Amino acid sequence: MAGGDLKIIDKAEQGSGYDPQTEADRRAQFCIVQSLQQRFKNINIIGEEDDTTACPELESGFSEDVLLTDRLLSNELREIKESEVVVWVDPLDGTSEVALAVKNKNLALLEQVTVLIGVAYKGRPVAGIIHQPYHADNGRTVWAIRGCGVHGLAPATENTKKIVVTTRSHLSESVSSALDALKHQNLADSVEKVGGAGFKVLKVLEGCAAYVFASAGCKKWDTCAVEAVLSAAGGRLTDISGRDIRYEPDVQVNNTGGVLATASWVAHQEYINTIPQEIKNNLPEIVSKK
Ligand SMILES: Nc1ncnc2c1ncn2[C@@H]1O[C@H](COP(=O)(O)O)[C@@H](O)[C@H]1OP(=O)(O)O
Ligand SMILES: [Mg+2]
Ligand SMILES: [Mg+2]
Ligand SMILES: [Mg+2]
Repeated sequence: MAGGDLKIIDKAEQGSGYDPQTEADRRAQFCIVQSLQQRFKNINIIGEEDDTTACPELESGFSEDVLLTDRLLSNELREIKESEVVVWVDPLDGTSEVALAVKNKNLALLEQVTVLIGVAYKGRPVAGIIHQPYHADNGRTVWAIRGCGVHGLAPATENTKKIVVTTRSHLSESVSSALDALKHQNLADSVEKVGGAGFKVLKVLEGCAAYVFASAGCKKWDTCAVEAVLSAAGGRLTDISGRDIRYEPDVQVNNTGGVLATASWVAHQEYINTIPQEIKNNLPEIVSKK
C-alpha cells in the first residue's frame, strides 16, 4: 500500500467474478507459513494462496499471554501431536476491501481486513486467531483456545436489535432470499453489508446477531479461525443447513453449504429453520475430497 501498487492478480476463472490477490496476500502467507514451520516442523499448514513472495522478516517470538491460559488447557489438547494439527491460514481476509480502499482512497474500509489463523484437530477447530491490523490506532488480535476463553475482545452477551451482517461483494439471489426469510420471521431487524469473514465474525462478537452467507465461495481458511473464536464465546458457526464444517487436511476446501454464524444470545437453530429448504437444497454438503 505504501508503494502505491498492490500488484493485483485476479485469481477468478474466466466469467466467475473477481477474486483478487495482492502482494500483501503473497507476503503475509509466506511470513506466516515459514514462521510456523520454523517452530513446528510436522504440522500440516494449508494456506489460501498458491503463490507467495519471500518476505525476509519471520516471526520467531510468541505471545506470553497464551501461557497465562495454560492451567485451563484440557489434557486432550495438551497431548496433541504436531502431526495431528492442521492449520488453516488466510493471510489476508478482505482482499477486495483492500483493493477498493486503495482505489477509492477510502481508508475506512481497511477496518474490514483481517488475518486468520485457525488450528484444527480431529477435523474441528480448537484454536483461532483473528488479527485486525487496522483497528483503532495499533490494530488488535482476538484469539481463543478451546476451554481457555476469548482474548482481545469482550464478547457481547445481548442486544435489543438483531442486526445481521452479510457479504458486501458476493451478493446473490440466494443470499437475498435467505435474508428476506429471516426478516420475515423477525430474526433480522436490519442488514449490514460488510467485507471479510473475519470482520463479520468480529461484528457478531461485538453485538450483531448473525452472519449469513447463503452461497458457496467461502473457504475453510475463512471459517476455521473464526469458528474457534466464536464457539469459545458461546456462539455457533455451521453451514446454512446446520451441519458442522470439517477441517481435515484432505477435505474439500470450499464451504459449499454456505455459512451461518450466530452470537451466543440468539438461537442458532431458529435461523437454520427459517432459511428456506430450496436454498439449502442448492447448497449441498461437502462429500468429495480435494
Ligand atoms: N466467491 C468467492 N471467491 C473467493 N473468495 C471468496 C468468495 N466468496 C467469499 N470469499 C472469501 O470469503 C470472504 C468473505 O466473503 P464476503 O466478503 O463476500 O462476505 C472474502 O473476504 C473472501 O476471502 P479473501 O478476501 O480472503 O479472498
Ligand atoms: Mg482471496
Ligand atoms: Mg478470506
Ligand atoms: Mg484471503
